[in-house]
Parts: sequence; C-alpha cells; structure tokens
Amino acid sequence: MFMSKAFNLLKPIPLMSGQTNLAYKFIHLVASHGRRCHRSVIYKQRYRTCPCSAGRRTISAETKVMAKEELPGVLILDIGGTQGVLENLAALLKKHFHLITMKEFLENKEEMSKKIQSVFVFECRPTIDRELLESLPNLKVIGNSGVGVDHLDLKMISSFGVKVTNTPHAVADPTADIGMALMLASARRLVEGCQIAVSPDTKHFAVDWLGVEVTRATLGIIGMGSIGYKVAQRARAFNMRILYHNRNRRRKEEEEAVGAHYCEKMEDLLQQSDFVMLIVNLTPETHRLIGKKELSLMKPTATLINISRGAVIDQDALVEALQSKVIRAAALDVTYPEPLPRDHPLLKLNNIIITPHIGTATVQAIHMMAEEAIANILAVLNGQPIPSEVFPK
Ligand SMILES: O=C(O)C(=O)CO
Repeated sequence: MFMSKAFNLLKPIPLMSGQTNLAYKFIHLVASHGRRCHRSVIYKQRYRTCPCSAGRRTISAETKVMAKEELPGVLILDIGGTQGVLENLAALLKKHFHLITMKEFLENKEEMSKKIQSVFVFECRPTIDRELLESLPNLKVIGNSGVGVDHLDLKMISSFGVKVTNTPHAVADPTADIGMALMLASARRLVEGCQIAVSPDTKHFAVDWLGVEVTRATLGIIGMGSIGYKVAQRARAFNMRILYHNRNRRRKEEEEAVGAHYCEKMEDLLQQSDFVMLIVNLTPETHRLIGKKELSLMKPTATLINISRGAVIDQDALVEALQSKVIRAAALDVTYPEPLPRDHPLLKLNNIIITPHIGTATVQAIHMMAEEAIANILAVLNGQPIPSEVFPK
C-alpha cells in the first residue's frame, strides 16, 4: 500500500539519462523520511536542498550530486546586467540546470540543441524567433523572468508545442515601489533638486520652483492587477484618494481594504486624478491607450507615470502635451524604444523623469524572479501543475 503510494508520487517525475538509481533512492528516502516531505526529498536528491532539517540528515548520506550533464539543459538568453547580476543568476540556475549560453549554443549547435529543454529569458529584452525554435527539437518551456511577455510571440511559440511562463509574484512589490518612487520624485522635482545640490555653480541653496504634494492627492491607477494593487496599498499610507480603471472590477473587500473607487470609464479617472499611473499589460487593446485625447482630459496640474510598457503611450502626443503644459509632468520607467534615440524630444524636456526600465532591478527581485521562473520551468519538465503559465489570446 505504502509502496504503491510512493510509486504514484514518482510518476510525474520523468527519469532522465543518468538517473537510473533515482527511483530506488526516492522510494528509500520516502520510506525513511515520510510522505510530508516528499517534494523536498526530490529536491534534495536532485538539487541538494531540503527545507526540513530531519530530511537534511536522512538524505545527505544517500544523495548523489548530479553531474552538470545530467541536469536538464537550459539555454539562457541575455542574462545581461552587471557582472554581479550575471554571476548570481548563473549560480542560481546552475543548481538546477545544465546552463548553456547563447555563445556555447552557436558554437556547437548540433550537440547543444538536443540538450536544451528550456529557455530562460532574463527580463523582457531578448525575443525568441522561429529560427531559434526550429533549432531546438526538445524545447518544452520558455521561462520568462518578469511579468510582461509582449516581447514573445505567444501564438508562434505555442504552435511549436512550447509553453511560456512568467513571474507575476516576484515583480509586484519592486515594480510598485518604482511607481511610488517616480510619483514622489516627479511631484517633488527630485532630479532637478539633485542637479542643483551637486552643481559646481551652486553658491547657495535656493530654488525658483515648487513641487506638489502626493499626500491627500488623487491617484488614478489604470490597470489594477497585482502591481496596481500593491501601488494602492502604498498610496493609502499617503492618504491618497484612489481611483482605478480595470477590465474587471476587483472584489468589494479588496476595494475596501485599500479604499479604491472603481471608474468604469477611463475618462472619469483621467479627469479627476492628480497622478495617473499606467500599469496595464501591453496588448493590441492597450497599445497607445493614452494619446492626445486622453492627455487633454487630464488636469493641467496632473502627472502621468508609466511603469507598464512604453507603447501604451503615444509618445508624440506626450511630447506635445508636456511642451505645451497640457499636463504638468511625466515620469516614465518605460519608453518606446528602449533606450530612446539620444536626440528624442522627450529627452530635451525638463518636466519629465525617465528611468531605464528598473522596475525589478533590485538584488531581491532578480533572485525571486529567477526562483519563480525556475519553479515554473521545473514544473513543466516534471509534468506538474505550472504555477504561472501564460497563454496566447
Ligand atoms: O516584469 C516586467 O515585465 C517588468 O517590466 C518589470 O519592470
């Protein structure tokens, strides 16, 4: 009876070459460790981690460290960033996968392509084209580290029988933080203030401008998903009046918990808000959601903040609105393209703050995203329920 349960637990875990003893060891470990920890046991067996100390003792004697070649192959795409990010991420991925860089793949395509079962996409920068998919016959999953998947052609990927996953949980807090940071920085003209403070021409501190206050102002959130909700939680601490517009209205208890009011019409939100924050996914419906008409509905004292995707705003219309003071200011963590060409008119304005898409650029977020992406990839490879799969529309 117990043994048959153990075999059932084993089922979803495909045995890969070089894992001949895994089934025996697994049953042995379940027997000595108890069912409660069976997932950890598998983890420990393969990856040498087990959150339970009893498990740690039992398992260490049995564990065979899997050789790099025995781990499922993952092709990493544009791991980018600073050297530190690269090293940390690579180390994390190496615990679970045989890492194959694009360079290694291109140098030895024939051998490498068979090994690659998954692709790890760091943030939203690289895309995956048909040619790459055609060269990876064993590919099962593309694990995007980040929530936005607008850089991936989901329909085309799905036609290859490949799944796509994302990391909505890891991104929510840091991206909400950057939304608040941009709102505060723009309201209090932080960048201009810094420039005065550090300028060699500054003889004494005096500014000939004033900021505006966030406290008690009205914030309009367009796109109330998990990031939007985190922004609302933070805004509540600033006693802000919170309006939101979303495809689907949130539950009453959720609205009440943050004191948010639903605007069925986006126009109502635009007319009433002192700060408008864009947090929608980029889809054909949200492409250039904010154009000349929408900007003209906003208060002349209002600020537009964008932490979603650049193409959600018609940037030409934004340039015009900022130049002619149709709105007070803008603060963008995302633009289209990224970066903007150096002679782009948005870069010449002083009522704008632009940051280089740093919503999740924190030590913690990078790790949490990688862990979420790894869990997704392993779930696909092991035939288990996938925590965050993204489907083509
Ligand atoms: O997760 C994403 O897609 C982001 O762009 C975070 O800034």
